[in-house]
Amino acid sequence: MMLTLPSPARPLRIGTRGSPLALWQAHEARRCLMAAHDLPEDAFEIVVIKVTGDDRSMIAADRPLKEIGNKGLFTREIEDALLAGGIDIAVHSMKDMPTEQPPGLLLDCHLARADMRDAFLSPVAAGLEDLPQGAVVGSSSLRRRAQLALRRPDLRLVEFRGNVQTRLQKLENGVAAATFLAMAGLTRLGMAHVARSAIEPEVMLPAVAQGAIGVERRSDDARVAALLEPVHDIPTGLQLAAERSFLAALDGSCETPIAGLALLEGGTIWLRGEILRPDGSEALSDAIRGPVEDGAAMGRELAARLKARAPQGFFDWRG
Ligand SMILES: NCc1[nH]cc(CCC(=O)O)c1CC(=O)O
Repeated sequence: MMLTLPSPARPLRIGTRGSPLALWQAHEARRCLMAAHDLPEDAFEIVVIKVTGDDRSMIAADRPLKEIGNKGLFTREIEDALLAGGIDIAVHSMKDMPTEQPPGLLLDCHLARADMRDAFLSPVAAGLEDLPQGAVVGSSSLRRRAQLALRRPDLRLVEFRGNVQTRLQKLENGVAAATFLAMAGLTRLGMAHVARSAIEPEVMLPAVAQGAIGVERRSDDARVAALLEPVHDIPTGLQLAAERSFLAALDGSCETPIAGLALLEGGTIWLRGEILRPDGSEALSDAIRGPVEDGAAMGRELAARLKARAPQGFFDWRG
């Protein structure tokens, strides 16, 4: 098939949210596509789509996100624009993406994954282990809150949201002694230096797909499929297949206390998973190794093993 490339006269429209991180990621997808097809910048148009989750007037800043919307809060409007043909592709943080896409859409193109670790931010401590007894920690991530409560039951957790600047200001003002963000997001915003340290997966297993960017398209758009093919990073795709199948088998999302990380070791995938009670009173974790092409089956198997060990009521956080 002859591939009709986008041009300044007929640019490929890239849909994204308007946050600084989302915009950076949309520009990164454009850079990858420009390089892969030797195209100028104006062969692509970045289309900012305002989504419900971005509208501060609709969301009280102190309300946990998990109470506000269901899965896909930040992505549904972008997917609607993609389905309606207003944009040609949509760029997302894979961590925020539901494990299943709406009929008619595919999310099988992944840019090379960045640092998947969580970052530790604090004016008073160099790492989690240095935090004084009883310190206040800010986070709105159910996973991070549960992992912290499990490891440091003495800490006091408070809701913490907003952009990086808002959070740093809160730390500065003493609202909390520490908070956590994804290393990938900080690095992309040129702010890796505000992290006091990166937390190793052995200490806090990251969210499924953390640090990975996905490019979504219409399933029937063969031209866009061909355009995206050279920018897909195969190792990232293999990691995400394992991690997202683990999350899907647990009926999880980015708003559930579940962590998972797949690493490639030669021809093998090493998949680790953790599920927690939201209050951190209990956690179950396990790991599995298998051939790289078996990621999806391994994710399901790891989920089944953890489910089999889970006591009655362990999954009560599932609404
Ligand atoms: N849910 C918010 C979100 N979605 C993706 C990232 C960071 C970038 C990434 O993980 O790819 C973040 C912020 C954070 O957790 O610090």
